[in-house]
Amino acid sequence: MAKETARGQAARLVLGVTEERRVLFDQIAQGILTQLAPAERAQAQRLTLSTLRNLSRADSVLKPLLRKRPPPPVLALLRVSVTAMLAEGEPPHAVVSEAVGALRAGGRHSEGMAGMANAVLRRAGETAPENWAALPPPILPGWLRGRLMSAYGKVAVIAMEAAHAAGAPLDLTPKDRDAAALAERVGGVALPTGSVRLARAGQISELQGYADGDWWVQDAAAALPAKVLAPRPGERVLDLCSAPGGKTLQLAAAGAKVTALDISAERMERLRENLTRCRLSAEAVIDDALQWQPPDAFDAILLDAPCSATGTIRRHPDLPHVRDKSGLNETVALQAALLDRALTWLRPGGRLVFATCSLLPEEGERQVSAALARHPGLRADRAALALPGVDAGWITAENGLRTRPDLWPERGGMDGFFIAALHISQ
Ligand SMILES: C[S@@+](CC[C@H](N)C(=O)[O-])C[C@H]1O[C@@H](n2cnc3c(N)ncnc32)[C@H](O)[C@@H]1O
Repeated sequence: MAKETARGQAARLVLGVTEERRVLFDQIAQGILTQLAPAERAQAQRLTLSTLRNLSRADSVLKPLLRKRPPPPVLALLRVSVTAMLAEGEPPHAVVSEAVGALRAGGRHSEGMAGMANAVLRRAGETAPENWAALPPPILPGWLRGRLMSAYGKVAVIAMEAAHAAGAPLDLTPKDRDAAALAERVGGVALPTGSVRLARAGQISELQGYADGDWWVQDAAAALPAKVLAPRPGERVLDLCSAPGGKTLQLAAAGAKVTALDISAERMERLRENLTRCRLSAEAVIDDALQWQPPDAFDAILLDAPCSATGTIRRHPDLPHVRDKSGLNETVALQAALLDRALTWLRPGGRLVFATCSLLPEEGERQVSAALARHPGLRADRAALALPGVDAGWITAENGLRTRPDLWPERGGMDGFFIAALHISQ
């Protein structure tokens, strides 16, 4: 049997996404990369993400060179090989000979495929860097593109697609909120909203302060909901839909008495590990929020509701391939049910921050407008959104904070989120 390689496994992962519509995280969690050494595992993951972010570019290079579409596993290997050469700068000779060797080892008809791959990849490898760079980035699937066009317009959607293809830098949230000091320690840049950004990730656990729990990985936009909630020391705060716990860590670090609830035992295990590493504490509850009842009312609730996750495509380029609009109505209904239920757990005068990592208005702007219409005692607190580093243009007519991947283009973008601060009457 041929030795497993990073590129070979990347091709299997890409095939799983494009043909079987399997989420990348699930494929990796099921152990597909375990036969590789750690460095090769990292290379396979990087190459898989890069291939998915450049899929239509690789296809534009391959199409004129192919007489007919090869079988899916062969196409996946060609796409990965083209991306390795043209996007990742891997040496063409090594990429071509490995792909040819892998196909030759593949049994019946393999000789023909190997010959075809040899010819096609040699030619593909000669693509001039400026021609590769000039190819347009992949466009979003029609159901999502149409919705985003209606919400934000064509120019913004094209900018979002460029941001998706560019990927995401690594953002850290400092436990002591001293972004300037942490930026200096890890060689990053302090962002105006208080996160620290590193252009290249490398091995996260090797960064200074990881073992001591001085920071955690969290996109700059994902760090905003807890800042909008602005918990005070000693306040009773519920982090609803909390796992794996980035926002729980922020709330606990601010000195709040946090209850963190999530339905997923597996994800809550990661929340516990994060709390332990960062030497922070919170009461962890595994339960269905639609069944659970708290013993006492809360001063404040952060509801980071389950959603389409369309704001995170920069990090999860598999999403447009594995998800469609089926289930969206149910998710929107679940968000409304969670919001209505959570409001009954607030003390009079208490506050709730509603957040989703979605670009879709039905999971953000429209969800909150509908909640305000259902609950006469509820009002949106626009002032709570005016945080340091937040551009006034991100605050919407619906009194929400709307972030998008195409914001901060010169800094490397941010995830798409919608955040609203809601106050219940006394
Ligand atoms: C957007 S994620 C939360 C991310 C988390 N707040 C963080 O910052 O790390 C949404 C979470 O909602 C949880 N969830 C979905 N349905 C739920 C329910 N009925 N009750 C409680 N949690 C639920 C999922 O398990 C998932 O962890």
